[in-house]
Amino acid sequence: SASLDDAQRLRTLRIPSSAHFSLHELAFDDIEMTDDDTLRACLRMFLDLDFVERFHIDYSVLCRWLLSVKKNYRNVTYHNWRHAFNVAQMMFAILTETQWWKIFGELECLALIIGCLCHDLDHRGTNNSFQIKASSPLAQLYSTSTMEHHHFDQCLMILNSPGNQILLNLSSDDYEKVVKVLEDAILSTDLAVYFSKRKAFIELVSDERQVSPSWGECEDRRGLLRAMLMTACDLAAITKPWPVERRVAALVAGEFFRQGDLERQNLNLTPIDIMNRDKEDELPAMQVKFIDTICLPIYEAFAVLSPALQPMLDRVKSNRAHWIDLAN
Ligand SMILES: C=CCCOc1ncc(C(=C)O)cc1-c1nc2c(CC)[n+](C3CN(CC)C3)[nH]c2c(=O)[nH]1
Ligand SMILES: [Zn+2]
Repeated sequence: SASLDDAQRLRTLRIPSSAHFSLHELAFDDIEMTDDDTLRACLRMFLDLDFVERFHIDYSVLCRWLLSVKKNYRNVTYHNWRHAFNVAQMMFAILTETQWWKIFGELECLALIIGCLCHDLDHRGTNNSFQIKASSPLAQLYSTSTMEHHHFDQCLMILNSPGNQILLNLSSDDYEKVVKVLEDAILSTDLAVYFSKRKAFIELVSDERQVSPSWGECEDRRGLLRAMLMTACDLAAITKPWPVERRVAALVAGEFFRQGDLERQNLNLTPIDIMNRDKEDELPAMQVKFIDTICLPIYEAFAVLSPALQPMLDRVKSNRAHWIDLAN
């Protein structure tokens, strides 16, 4: 867990407004931000969502918890603290721009924001299939959603570490609820889970066309929407302006190609195309396929549910056009 004087220093910093950090922007870009800025922006999100008051979160414990979460991300090319921070900011922007925070209520919103910040904790820059192929200690612990179970485990470990217990003052009932939503949210970031739930979500969206207040009473619908929200935020770099998407794609490629190298060298296996450095020139075409098969369906559904999210779908389509240009 983070050191006391790091937390002491963070708690004395002034916290600018969400407008100052552009935290409500769907096109948000963290490139100009220092690590201190990202931590202050997280404090701003907790303050603006009224979590500190509502859940009696001790402010220095919140600072220590944020620093511990950030510390438990590794220095890998893509799945690092900045990715987690960007996913949490996207969740904040969507919940507020669509007003869906009213449907979920404070408890589920708290779980979603914590879930985003923690959803890739201790990622090693290799995916589930690598764990299985390498029969890593994690694969021996969890045979399905290997990494996501580990991320959830790490999340709970930090939440229960002395000085980091931001949920300490919740009733045991509320604590149980937050942990259940948290587990579901983090496990939902496994694309396999997304594929298993997507059909039901698209059917629900075509029937309902919008998130009506009645969803506040329907646990199943809220659970499905939370799961899809996690994926939409996890992949949200694809919805950003082209300069951002292009920069992120280079980071993802760097991490994928390193896994491909490990598979070749250590496991004597031929990596899948997106992780195969020898197929780097096919990257644009692979991105188009990724957008068509994985991204468009979910952002189309979200644009139907809320007009506020239409700009995300528009940018996925314009990024697709850029990748098509690069593919020819
Ligand atoms: C092509 C590789 C480098 C660039 O790749 C990217 N760059 C950026 C983003 C983004 C979200 O902005 C996303 C990607 C990106 N991500 C991909 C993922 C994980 C979500 N998968 C899985 C593996 N499974 C297929 C077996 C589906 N295929 C991807 C792909 O082709 N591209
Ligand atoms: Zn992620």
